[in-house]
Amino acid sequence: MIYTLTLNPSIDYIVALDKVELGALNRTKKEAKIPGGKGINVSLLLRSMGVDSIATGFIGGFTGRFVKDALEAKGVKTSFIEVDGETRINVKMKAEEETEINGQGPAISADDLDVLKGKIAELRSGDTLVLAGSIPSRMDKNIYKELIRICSENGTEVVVDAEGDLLKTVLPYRPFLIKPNHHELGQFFGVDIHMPDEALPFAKKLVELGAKNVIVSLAGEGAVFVNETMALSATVPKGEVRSSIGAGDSMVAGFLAKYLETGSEKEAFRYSVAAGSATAFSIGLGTKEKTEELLEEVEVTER
Ligand SMILES: Nc1ncnc2c1ncn2[C@@H]1O[C@H](COP(=O)(O)OP(=O)(O)OP(=O)(O)O)[C@@H](O)[C@H]1O
Ligand SMILES: O=P(O)(O)OC[C@@]1(O)O[C@H](CO)[C@@H](O)[C@@H]1O
Repeated sequence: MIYTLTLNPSIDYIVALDKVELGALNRTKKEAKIPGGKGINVSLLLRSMGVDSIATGFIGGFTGRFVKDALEAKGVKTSFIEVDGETRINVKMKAEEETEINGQGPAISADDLDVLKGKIAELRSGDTLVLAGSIPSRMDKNIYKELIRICSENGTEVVVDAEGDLLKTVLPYRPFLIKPNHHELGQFFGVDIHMPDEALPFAKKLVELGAKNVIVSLAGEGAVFVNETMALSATVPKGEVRSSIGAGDSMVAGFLAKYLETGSEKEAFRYSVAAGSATAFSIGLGTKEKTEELLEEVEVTER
């Protein structure tokens, strides 16, 4: 079974406006409230691709109930830990530019964390845990490392989609997949990366440091994939980017869904890029249908 962990879920409150005027009353043209958080997005996308997963993490209050109910209504199984306080609301403003204001989320007690560690300790060989999203500011920064250590003991594969410092701590535990974007890869190595050719040597270094499979996304410039036996680059489909929120999560879900089906990293990488663009070209998350429409436009080359 695939488990997705979102330490700090959200309601994503998406508002569309022609223009945002700071210091004035702005009114929305369109709005939507959807369950959010990176692991949760991976679960939603996996479901749309016909793959079951269990979404876990911490939820609280009426906002937390909304997240749980909305996921279950879409057929995603959940196993959340209920905490005091309320799940955050993240505001996503789409005007001339995309602006995001992410909340802090509730405090998580040491007892809540122990419950989470207990759940992760029950996973087994054959299970996959997706660790995605930031660690809440008030939480121990070593939590991912601790969870991945537990997984390495029980034989669970781990996928990590997290920023620089977090990545550093998990690489020695040989994660199955990591997916930094080019900014995160650049920050990790202290360099500027703009194009796939510049990303390839650094993606290879991440494999040397322990990652089994690495995808680096470079937004509209393409993506690269590296593991111990192959290096690939991909073009991305052309289209109008309507909202890139969740595009990275879609790549993780797309890779896992296709890899489970075919066992081919190359096919999985291609599908992953199409899934990322399907979301980038949609308001909200993309769908399986949109992903498959775009698949033909993704050209994968061996490097
Ligand atoms: N301009 C674009 N044209 C086509 N596809 C795009 C574009 N921008 C993003 N995408 C798709 O989304 C994927 C992920 O984009 P990006 O590199 O911005 O990842 P990310 O920063 O992890 O995303 P996010 O944090 O917004 O979820 C790309 O690999 C591509 O498939
Ligand atoms: O604050 P974090 O955990 O870094 O990111 C959370 C978030 O911005 O990421 C998702 C898109 O990837 C959204 O659904 C959600 O609001």
